[in-house]
Amino acid sequence: MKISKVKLTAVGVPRHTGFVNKHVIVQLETDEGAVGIGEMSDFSHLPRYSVDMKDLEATLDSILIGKNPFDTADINRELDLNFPQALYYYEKGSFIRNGVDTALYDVCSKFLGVSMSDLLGGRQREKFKVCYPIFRHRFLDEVDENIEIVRGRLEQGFDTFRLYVGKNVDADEAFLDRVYSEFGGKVTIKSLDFSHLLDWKDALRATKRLSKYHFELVESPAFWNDFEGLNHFRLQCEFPVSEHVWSPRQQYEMIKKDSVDIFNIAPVFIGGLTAARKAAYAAEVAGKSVLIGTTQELSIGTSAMAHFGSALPHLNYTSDPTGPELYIDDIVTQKIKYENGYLRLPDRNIAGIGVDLDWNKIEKYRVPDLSWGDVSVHQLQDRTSQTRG
Ligand SMILES: O=C(O)C(=O)C[C@@H](O)[C@H](O)C(=O)O
Ligand SMILES: [Mg+2]
Ligand SMILES: [Mg+2]
Repeated sequence: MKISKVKLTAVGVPRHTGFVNKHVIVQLETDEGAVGIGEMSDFSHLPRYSVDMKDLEATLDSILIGKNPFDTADINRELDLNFPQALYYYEKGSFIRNGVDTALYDVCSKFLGVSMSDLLGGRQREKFKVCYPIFRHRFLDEVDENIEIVRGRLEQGFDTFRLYVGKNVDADEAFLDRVYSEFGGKVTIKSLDFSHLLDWKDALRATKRLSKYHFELVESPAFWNDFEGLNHFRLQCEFPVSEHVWSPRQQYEMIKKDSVDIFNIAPVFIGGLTAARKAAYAAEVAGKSVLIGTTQELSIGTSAMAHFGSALPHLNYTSDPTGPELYIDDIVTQKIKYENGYLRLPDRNIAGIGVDLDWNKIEKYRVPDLSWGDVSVHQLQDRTSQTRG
């Protein structure tokens, strides 16, 4: 089988917060007629440059046309040369590699007539626990609306949440106080996520202040790539520490400096399922746990993570993929399913990734390019359309 054409389609899908995220749908056509789909998820992250879609499609055509999609190792090597690893969380080259790599696994598993998970180590589980994100408070009066989100999501079966913290610790504290006084043991706070906003000492002070409330772990409590800072925090904090993995070199440094207890692995940030599996193996060798992170993908990207997570032996903490619940709509005929706060894998009898494109929805949300419009840094950091200064 050989790849015959790469097709890219950009879509802009709003979240319930009003923030519009731009994603790129990948189609890999082959000479056998099978078509693989993937998702270059959420380009709407800093830094504010954008990728030219026509140029990207031509570049991927030149790399991929004529290649056998089963040659995932060789294709990933070529993609790395063209969209190199970077010591940066939101490196757009990683999103690009991820969309293509996912489509490789989809077209190969479709060609073989098996579920994608069969090419990713099989299934240890048909579902895994996820948590719903509560985005960062900047003002005390945002607590009410976030408590309302918890109330509504709890009714839908999501009983676990993660809280972005660090901009207004008074509001963080007020929110946690309200959660435990109103919902008691019915709600679990999985993590405080500092998103690399504070240095490790400030994050430690805030964590100690908030530790009178129960939570399970702390994420990103140091500046970008501050491997020593993460280790200092970790040795002085009673809670497990997680950090996103955005490159093999970064993960190597975190292993060498014993920076974390948990690697947060999302294919979008490490550049694909192939790279994510390597990161998961490295974590296993280092005796660390993993959880599956997210950039808040649509159903294609989320389904790929469900297949990826189904085989991991050390998936010891609640994971994060809830994108299809955050967007007002999706671009597939049947959204990936959640059940009582668990992300469910597609039926194993379905070949491939397990979701299909809905071209009516794609046309509805199609955008001509990945240009930015007039979003502010605050909106980009806290994923909201709020314009309060
Ligand atoms: O755990 C995180 O950090 C995130 O989820 C980052 C978010 O910004 C995510 O990428 C999003 O778009 O909500
Ligand atoms: Mg995080
Ligand atoms: Mg994102």
